Amino acid sequence: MSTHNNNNNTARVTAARRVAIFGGTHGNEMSGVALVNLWTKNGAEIQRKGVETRPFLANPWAVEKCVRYVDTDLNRAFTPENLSAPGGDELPYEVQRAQEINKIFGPKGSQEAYDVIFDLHNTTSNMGCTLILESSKDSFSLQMMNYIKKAIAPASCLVLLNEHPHLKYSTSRSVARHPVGLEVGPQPQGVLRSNIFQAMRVILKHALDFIELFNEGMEFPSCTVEVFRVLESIDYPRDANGNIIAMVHPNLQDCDWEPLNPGDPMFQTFDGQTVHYQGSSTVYPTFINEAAYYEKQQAFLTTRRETLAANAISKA
Ligand SMILES: CC(=O)N[C@@H](CC(=O)O)C(=O)O
Ligand SMILES: [Zn+2]
Repeated sequence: MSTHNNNNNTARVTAARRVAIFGGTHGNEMSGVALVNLWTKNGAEIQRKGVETRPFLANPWAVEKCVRYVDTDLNRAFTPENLSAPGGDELPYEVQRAQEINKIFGPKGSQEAYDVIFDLHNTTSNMGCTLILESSKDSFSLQMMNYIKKAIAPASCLVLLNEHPHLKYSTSRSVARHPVGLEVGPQPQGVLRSNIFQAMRVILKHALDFIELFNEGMEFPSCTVEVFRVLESIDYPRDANGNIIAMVHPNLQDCDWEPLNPGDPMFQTFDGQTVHYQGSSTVYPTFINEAAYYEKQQAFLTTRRETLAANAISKA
């Protein structure tokens, strides 16, 4: 007879004693900037027993100018090449900043790195609350996300998994042992909306509660988590000069996470023609019409719905 002893599958995970909350990785995404400024003045709300939680403004010059970045996108800058590049003051501002962040919270990939970095972002897309996971093997983050989803129900919080071989990028949070992105929208760049600010604040509360419980020895049994796995980046239709010739179709606009089927309307050209989705199966689009992605040649991302199994975890 095969016995199913869950204890054999329990992952032993070290306590999360050092936690950082990054706002302003992008200087025009205002909820994270406002929350980090608030918590820097008074950290009572983010303190938990047995945890040191550090609020941190990741890109202060971009925040000051209220732009996404000054020289280059900080949330793409944490590559091994950048982190070891000589050049000091000559380097692009965000590369210098990535090196500083890596010194304070890393080094990336080492045992001395921070346990968790929450990286707070806003999107102009109608994505609601979205947690961004960087590895399907990260049981600790998966368990945290499962806890958050249950804690905020019936409100919803979806999980975007990006471990795509080409579309994954080197984020600020990737310095930590457990990187957790939090993307909340819709909110225009440079604007604060109270509902979006509040939604982000509530997610952080539950995330920190989870860490406290875990550190105190609570065991979390194996579970499953629904995630949306990044599949493909879809660009706007363009002319020979690279100029956009169509917009997101009204049927798709604001319909993040809703199924997009082969043949469904996707873009509308300026002269009123419809461009249809040509994929071979149903996908779940997200980051639809995100303002910051025009420069990245991305109108939206497609994802596939998956159910991931998370190991039981307990404190090592
Ligand atoms: C709109 C935006 O900035 N989104 C983030 C997503 C992430 O943090 O992974 C980015 O592109 O860096
Ligand atoms: Zn961002």
